[in-house]
Amino acid sequence: TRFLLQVSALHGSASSRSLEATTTTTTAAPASATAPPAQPSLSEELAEGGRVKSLREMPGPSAVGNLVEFFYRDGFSRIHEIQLEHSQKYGKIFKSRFGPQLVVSIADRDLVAQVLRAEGVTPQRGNMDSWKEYRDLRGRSTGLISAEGDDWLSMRGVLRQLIMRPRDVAVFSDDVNSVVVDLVDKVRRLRCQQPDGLTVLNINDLFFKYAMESVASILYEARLGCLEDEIPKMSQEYIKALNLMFSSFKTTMYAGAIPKWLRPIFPKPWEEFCSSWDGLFKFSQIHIDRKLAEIKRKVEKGEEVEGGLLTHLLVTKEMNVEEIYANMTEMLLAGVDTTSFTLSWSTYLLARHQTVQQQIYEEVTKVLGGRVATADDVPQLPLIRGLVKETLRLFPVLPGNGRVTQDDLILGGYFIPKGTQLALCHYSTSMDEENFPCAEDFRPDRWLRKDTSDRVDNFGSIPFGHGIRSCVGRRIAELELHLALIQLLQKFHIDVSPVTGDVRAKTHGLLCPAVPINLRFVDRK
Ligand code: HEM
Repeated sequence: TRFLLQVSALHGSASSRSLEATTTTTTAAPASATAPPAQPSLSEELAEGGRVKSLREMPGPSAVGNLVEFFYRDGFSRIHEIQLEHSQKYGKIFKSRFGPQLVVSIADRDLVAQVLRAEGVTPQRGNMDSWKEYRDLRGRSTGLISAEGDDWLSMRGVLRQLIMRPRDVAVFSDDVNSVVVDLVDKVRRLRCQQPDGLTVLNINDLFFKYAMESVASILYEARLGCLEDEIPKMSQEYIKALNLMFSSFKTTMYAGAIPKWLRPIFPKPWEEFCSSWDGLFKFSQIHIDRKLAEIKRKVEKGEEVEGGLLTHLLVTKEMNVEEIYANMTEMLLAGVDTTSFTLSWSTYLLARHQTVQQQIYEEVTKVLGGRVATADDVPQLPLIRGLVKETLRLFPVLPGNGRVTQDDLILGGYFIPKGTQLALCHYSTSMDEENFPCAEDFRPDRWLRKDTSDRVDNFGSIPFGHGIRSCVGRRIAELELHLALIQLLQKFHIDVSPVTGDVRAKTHGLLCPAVPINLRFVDRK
């Protein structure tokens, strides 16, 4: 989700919560966690004689300190660490200034819960002006990520019905599994190229191709050829546009370094931003138009039209074609790096923790033998689910998220006026010992439920967000992750290559490996 470089703020109501409660709050909490206590209301807080403090009284780093941290000491690649440092220094709620923008950071599970539980009907993450500007310039629609208000609500309503429950996406098991077969083949071909015949260099490069291929097989109902030795030209061009987007984001959007009035003097970042969006939209449009033409041909011949997500959207016309272009473009953008980084971290963690790998392998073998799994098998594999949850706790691809408050509220004793940008510090809460004892340790079994009474809402680790504006692709991502990890474990014993040391995380929009991860894939007997 290179898109999330921009993400930073939010807000929300009870009606919206109930709308998606069944699909978005199903993250199992670790057995050791406790439910966040109900938050006091404004009147309760005042009745208790507690004085509500103003934003002016809130601690936080100085504007100059932030400038030095981010621009001089390259804080952009250490956002997760700065989050931790600042929360340790200033407390669980603190303010920061980035130029004219004031941001209130929340690094406390219960306060995060308070914010997300109070969301209205159309929560807002942050300022998406540049995304909207591009779309207005080219006469394009917004998609779920860039849309706000009623436009967002109606598109979300459509997609929510189609892909937000595990059973909705279970039908894609065969499509995803056929991509996993190609992934396994590719591992075998790549390792042959190394002197030891076992090592795959820079594993994320491979998982990027897997993630793109598998999400596209769902979104476009088409194969792109990313796992072939010769990637088709059109897919290569898409990857180029994605990379351009990634590199130009840092200057244009995230850093906010190029305000609009400076564009005539420094035109390149904005031009690159537009040209990468042109590339991304073009790619989606080609695939969607192709499908549309196929449907029309079938209808003309009087044949039955069958298909998946895209066919459904095109046939039912619940969204117009421009909205379909925009949503497919934004979902593909959101669905590639997120999934590939998570797979890189999962396999790296398995390679570093052989006992855990053995434990999960035994579970897979016991339940499946050598059989290929489908989505229906996943509930019987709690350690595979725990592996993904624990990976995303230790390495939340989105270490922080944002909301713009849509009402005045009291948070942690401070008065937060409507329209304030909040930063939800998910990395800090994931690493908080109070939420996760021995937080540094990799323990997928902490997610096993001992019995149903252990099942509590937990806001300490919410890698897909929570509530009505949470990740719409969560179930698709989980399907791709679970099915790939199961087959990789069935086929290979995964080990760290001697040329890979301790890999740390850095932020480059998302939380990603700071150096290439090289792993050895040894055939299981
Ligand atoms: C490991 C994989 C993924 C992670 C960790 C992840 C995480 C997130 C997070 C944290 C958000 C923001 C939620 C919020 O503001 O509360 C988000 C939004 C979103 N994600 Fe994902 N995501 C992943 C994969 C995907 C995939 C595969 C797709 C598409 C198929 C996708 C599509 C989206 C979209 C469209 C949004 C915006 C939703 C809206 O504003 O209504 N994501 N994701």
